[in-house]
Amino acid sequence: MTTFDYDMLTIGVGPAGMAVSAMGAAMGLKVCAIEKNKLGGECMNVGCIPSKALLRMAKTRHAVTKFTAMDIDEMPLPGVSNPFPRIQEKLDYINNKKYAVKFEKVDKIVGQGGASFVDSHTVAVGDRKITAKRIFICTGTKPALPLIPGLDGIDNVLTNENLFNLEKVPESMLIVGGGAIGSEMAQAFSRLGCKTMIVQMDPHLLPFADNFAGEALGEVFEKEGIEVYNSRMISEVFVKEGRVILKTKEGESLEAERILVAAGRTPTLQGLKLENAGVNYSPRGIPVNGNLETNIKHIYALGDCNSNHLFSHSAMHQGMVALMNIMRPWPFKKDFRKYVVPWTVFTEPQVSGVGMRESELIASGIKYDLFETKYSDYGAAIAEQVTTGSVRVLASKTGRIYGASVVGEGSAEMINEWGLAIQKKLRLADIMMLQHSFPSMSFMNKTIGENWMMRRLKNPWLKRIAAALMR
Ligand SMILES: Cc1cc2nc3c(=O)[nH]c(=O)nc-3n(C[C@H](O)[C@H](O)[C@H](O)COP(=O)(O)OP(=O)(O)OC[C@H]3O[C@@H](n4cnc5c(N)ncnc54)[C@H](O)[C@@H]3O)c2cc1C
Ligand SMILES: NC(=O)c1ccc[n+]([C@@H]2O[C@H](COP(=O)([O-])OP(=O)(O)OC[C@H]3O[C@@H](n4cnc5c(N)ncnc54)[C@H](O)[C@@H]3O)[C@@H](O)[C@H]2O)c1
Repeated sequence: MTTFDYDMLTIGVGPAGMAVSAMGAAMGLKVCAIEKNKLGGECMNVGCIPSKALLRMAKTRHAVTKFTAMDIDEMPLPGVSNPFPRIQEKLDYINNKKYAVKFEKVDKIVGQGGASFVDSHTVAVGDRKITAKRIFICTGTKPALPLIPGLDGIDNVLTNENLFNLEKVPESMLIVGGGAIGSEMAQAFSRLGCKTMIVQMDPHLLPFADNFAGEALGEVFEKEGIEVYNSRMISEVFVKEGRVILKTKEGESLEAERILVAAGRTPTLQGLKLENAGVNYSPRGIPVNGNLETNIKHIYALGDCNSNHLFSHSAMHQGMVALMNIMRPWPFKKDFRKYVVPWTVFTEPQVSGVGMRESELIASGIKYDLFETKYSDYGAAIAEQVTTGSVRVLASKTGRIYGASVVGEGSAEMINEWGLAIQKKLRLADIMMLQHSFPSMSFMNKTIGENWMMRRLKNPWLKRIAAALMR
């Protein structure tokens, strides 16, 4: 029998690599994890965590603008010093004090260069060669730089990779892209005193969300002074007298101190020498089956590098599903694509979604009813002065839930209930019959269930039966 150095080896230690190697080690397997940069990957070092830290700082400063409406004495907007060293301090603390402990049982090779395949069971890093029975590719993505004339001639273009190491908040910033990164960072920087302008080719912010959600966020941005240029073709960018100039085919000429590109992602596959292992790939990533196996059965591709859903929670979930499927006999294996993927963009208001969008239902010819409840109609939201947004659910007449979007305070928490409902095939009646703690924002989820019931009761037959029973 062939023997290997390790039971499993992970290339890349972001959320996918962390989940699969920590779980593998906890199960008693001998695990090696290779990371060319820092433990935690994009999410921890240049993604979710620093962006949320910055958003929280920005939200705290912005809260001052709401004082008078809350009958708290008016206060001038506080100045902003350099927020980035504190963010880096927190990241170091989490990496050294929290993650290092989590991975005690994993043999880690960090910061010694990128790993590459020698053959399908052997990986090289530095001058070492390591063999493993199973190999998990978890190499994530990097920012895609669109083919905009002049962009490659600008020296200090910002992306998420250098954004959280700035020496100061710029006075102004152009942002190419109105997706998740562009929107979150536009609001964070704007609230920290930077004039921000988003230019994107899509017709509304957050193009992956239901139209109404992106449009609602656009209205909030407009009120906060963030300029949004939708449906634009950028014709060129260049630097003149130290300022970045961006021109659009539609005729705008915009200028700022810095430019941030947040225009999608490209899988990180270069240097892996996938050919040596016979693993198929394309510029879109590494294709996988429902068990997250590549075309080479003992090599897996997890997280962003397979381009299925670019979220940390998906990456971690895929790590868990891949390991569980290895242990499960065939009839009990679970296809990772069957799990629903709730998501949230952490602007204020938060924008969240799960399941099918309205445009997808229309394209698939599925008949649906729309149920909506607005924050501005809910007493607790009015009292707490968080009246922007709504809960919208798309469901069949019988209450089968197809999709949900929540724009508003607390939507990141509220959306998980809809995710569970869709995954477990619950109906609106089930949501209605769950007592929701009051006055939580998720109480509005229950209101949607009640709206569905009220609409059902408009059916003349049901109305007559109900009336007869009540008399
Ligand atoms: C600004 C920003 C904000 C975000 N916010 C959120 C959010 O709020 N919520 C959310 O769910 N998602 C968010 N994301 C997305 C999230 O960061 C990714 O979905 C997640 O990090 C993907 O995890 P992963 O493990 O697949 O890859 P990554 O986190 O990208 O990790 C891959 C790792 O592999 C390493 N690597 C690559 N090649 C090699 C090699 N050859 N050898 C060794 N190591 C290698 C890399 O150095 C990296 O550390 C955000 C992303 C950005 C950019
Ligand atoms: N809160 C979260 O969950 C969160 C936060 C940030 C990032 N992410 C993940 O990171 C991924 C990447 O985010 P992103 O914001 O870079 O991409 P995105 O796919 O969300 O949005 C891309 C944006 O770039 C624009 N664009 C592309 N090419 C352009 C061009 N040539 N000119 C003008 N505009 C152009 C598009 O119109 C769109 O607005 C997302 O898929 C998301 O899953 C998640």
